[in-house]
Amino acid sequence: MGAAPRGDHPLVELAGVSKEFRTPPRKLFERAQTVCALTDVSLTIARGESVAIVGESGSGKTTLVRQMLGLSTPTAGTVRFDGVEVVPRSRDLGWLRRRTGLVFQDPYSSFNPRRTIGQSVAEPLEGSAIPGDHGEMVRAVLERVGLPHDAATRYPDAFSGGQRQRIAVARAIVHGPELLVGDEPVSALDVLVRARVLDLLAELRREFGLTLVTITHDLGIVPKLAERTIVMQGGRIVEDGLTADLLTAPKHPYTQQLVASRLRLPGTTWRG
Ligand SMILES: Nc1ncnc2c1ncn2[C@@H]1O[C@H](COP(=O)(O)OP(=O)(O)OP(=O)(O)O)[C@@H](O)[C@H]1O
Repeated sequence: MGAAPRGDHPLVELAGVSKEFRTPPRKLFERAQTVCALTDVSLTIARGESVAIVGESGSGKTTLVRQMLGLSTPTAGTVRFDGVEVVPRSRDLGWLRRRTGLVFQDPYSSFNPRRTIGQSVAEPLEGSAIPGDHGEMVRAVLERVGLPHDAATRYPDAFSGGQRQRIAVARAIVHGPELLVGDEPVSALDVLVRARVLDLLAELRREFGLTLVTITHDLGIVPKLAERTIVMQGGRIVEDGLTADLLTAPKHPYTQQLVASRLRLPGTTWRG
């Protein structure tokens, strides 16, 4: 399928990755500013793992996953997917698109209101020129994520927020990726719907051997979501470990603070 070997490599590998953004001056005598969104980040993610990425707003979570998906060029360091270097500007990344999928936060802005659900979900199949009966593949994946049988012919406004996130998941997996990345995929949903979408992700992971990387600001869902958690602060990874250990005995002061602030909220437990 892709240009990459499949073998003993970690599925995702970042080595010394930094990412700076230069923002132009907004006023006449103001200087251009440099924002260090990521500083010297190294990590590996094994095939089949589920990893949560947590940290305050602006800590670099989205920038980190954008590097993994080849959507942004690092200022320094290297990104590899299954052993093959990801070079966003210099190489065709079609192979990486076929092997990855992404679910965004907002179930309302994710879909073109003028395209049927079937058309939207088929986009990755068309984009990656995947052979086969796309209509049949779309119907099968919509059924798998629990949508009614006629969903493909309807438009996004016929569906609730939870149903739209199921559709977003369907679109992210229809082409059979190995890595599924979620950028706050359940944070716009109410608690019960959130739990069902998390269950769906766990089922899909088991069924298809997916590797999951999920950004969340909600520590309460992390135990249900991922056995490993990465904590980011100011563009750096400050803690990376088993979720159970990290939540019960956080080592870094920032993680301790996150865990303590979660525990202070009434009615919350780590069982989520
Ligand atoms: N395209 C860009 N141009 C300039 N600065 C950027 C750009 N993208 C991100 N940044 C800056 O990089 C830093 C990290 O941003 P990033 O979106 O990765 O954080 P985040 O942890 O995902 O935040 P949030 O939880 O709010 O989504 C922030 O200071 C942000 O303002």
